[in-house]
Amino acid sequence: MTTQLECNNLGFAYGKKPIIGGVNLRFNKGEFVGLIGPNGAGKSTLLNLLTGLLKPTSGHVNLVGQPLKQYKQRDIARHISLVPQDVSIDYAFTVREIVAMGRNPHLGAFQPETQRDRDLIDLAMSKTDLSQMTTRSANQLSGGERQRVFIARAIAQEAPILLMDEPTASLDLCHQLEVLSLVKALTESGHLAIAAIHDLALASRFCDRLVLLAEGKIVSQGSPAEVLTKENLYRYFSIEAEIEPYGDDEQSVRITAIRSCSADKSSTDKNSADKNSTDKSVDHLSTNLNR
Ligand SMILES: Nc1ncnc2c1ncn2[C@@H]1O[C@H](COP(=O)(O)OP(=O)(O)OP(=O)(O)O)[C@@H](O)[C@H]1O
Repeated sequence: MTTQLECNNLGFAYGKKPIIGGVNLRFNKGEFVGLIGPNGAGKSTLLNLLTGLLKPTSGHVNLVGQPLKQYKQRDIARHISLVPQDVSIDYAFTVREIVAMGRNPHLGAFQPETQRDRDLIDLAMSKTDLSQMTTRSANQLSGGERQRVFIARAIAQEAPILLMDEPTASLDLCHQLEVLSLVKALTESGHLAIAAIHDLALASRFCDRLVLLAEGKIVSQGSPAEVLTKENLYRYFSIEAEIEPYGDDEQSVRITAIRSCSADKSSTDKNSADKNSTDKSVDHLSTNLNR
């Protein structure tokens, strides 16, 4: 297995607020890895650290064996393409113009597109079902259509590592399946894909490995069946769920959410907070009695 991206003892804080702590991960060629975890767990922050958009406050990231901080931004873009969570567009670029930006890391300043660039742009648009809207202004598209434009840009970029932050969040079911099948096919041809993903059913179906983050730490990782256990779903996602094996490989699971347990958990937390404060009062009392 060839490691393409790794992080060692990675930590990050916004000001004094720690967000990511002590994260050690290796990502290999040909893998499709899902980053899962509740809101605010640190998934986007981790993706931004892996692309060099954020600088770690401790530890480091290696890209194909070299520290990421030694790369120029343009060289990183030849290795890594990012589909961001926010796909809003301020300027009225056409769909084709945005997809063509994927070729920028490969072109010199003012160098015109070659026939190969044009073919790659056309192919990326056709794979993402955008061929009928190449001249449309991207800021007039729906959220899901815009998300596909950014996925097409990443494909045109031809980088061997694809990082995606919620790539299917605004897509209808048909396009969710199409986009994830496309990413899966890319990994089968040797790409590494890492996606932050909220939909656990899709993560289970498409990813080879899941990394579960909570409060900026890895709390579980392995095959979908190893990570998506009833206990983890209760503890980290506050849901009671039924889990059944899915598919032939016994690595995927089907999840049926039964109910939200956040109310139970907050009353458990409150009880333990009450118990703590009772314990503290008892400690306080016994300390006073022992004086
Ligand atoms: N610019 C910022 N300044 C301060 N805190 C931030 C900033 N951006 C994010 N955070 C905090 O960092 C934590 C992790 O955020 P992050 O966006 O990485 O989580 P996430 O797992 O991607 O969440 P979600 O699933 O909701 O997208 C959160 O507590 C968030 O409030």
